[in-house]
Amino acid sequence: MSHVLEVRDLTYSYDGVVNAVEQVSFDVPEGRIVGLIGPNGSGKSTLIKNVFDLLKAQSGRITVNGHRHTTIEAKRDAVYLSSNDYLPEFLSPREYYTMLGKLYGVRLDHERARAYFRDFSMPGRYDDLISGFSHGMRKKSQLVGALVLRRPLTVIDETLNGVDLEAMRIAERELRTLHEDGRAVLLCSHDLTLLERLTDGVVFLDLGILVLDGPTKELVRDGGSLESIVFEHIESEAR
Ligand SMILES: Nc1ncnc2c1ncn2[C@@H]1O[C@H](COP(=O)(O)OP(=O)(O)OP(=O)(O)O)[C@@H](O)[C@H]1O
Repeated sequence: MSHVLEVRDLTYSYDGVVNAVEQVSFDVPEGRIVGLIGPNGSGKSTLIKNVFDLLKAQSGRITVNGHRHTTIEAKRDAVYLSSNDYLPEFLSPREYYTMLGKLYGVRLDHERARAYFRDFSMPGRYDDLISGFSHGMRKKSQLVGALVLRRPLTVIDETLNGVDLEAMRIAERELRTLHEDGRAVLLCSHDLTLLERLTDGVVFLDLGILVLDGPTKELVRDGGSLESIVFEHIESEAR
């Protein structure tokens, strides 16, 4: 099985003194959803920003579909849903997705995107300016962008926080279709029950260090739940 994302010995420090991410290695294989978990400040967003070349690691190696993460090929194969809800205010979703399609060099399927807007209870908003969208609507618009782009790698940094239950159910269903299509997803979330349902594997960071990397089913079978695994680690003396 090939790895869509490979992270090897990644170390990143904001100030050159304390490492926010230290010697982290893990893979996201094709057709797999991997959860990225860890307490606040454990380095999850820092790691993701390094994957997307938004921060320059001091050492380590990252590849996307075999391409160094700094190359145009790697950037074309991956889409990043950030934890904030920043979107171009004075574009409509149609215009925004057209722009994304041009950036990625793919023909954007607007019919599919419009169908997602209906599914996500936003019918009739496809040509409205994003400036008038609520927080949850922006989150859903970000997600629709990733679902229509269908890149080999989708990285989601807490993007699903703030969407309503119905949208969450649909998001879950659609993320499953991504991985059924053989695409890889790295899903960073504090919703551990969602990750238990949806992920094939889990990567657990604490204080910038990888403390656990394994198949979700086995971790849950042995540890009871992801929640108990996290608490056990945080309360352990080894920390
Ligand atoms: N721009 C920055 N400048 C300096 N330090 C930063 C910056 N961003 C994050 N850090 C520090 O890096 C460490 C890791 O932060 P990061 O945001 O990666 O954690 P996280 O696991 O994503 O947290 P959360 O769950 O709260 O989103 C923390 O100690 C944080 O204070």
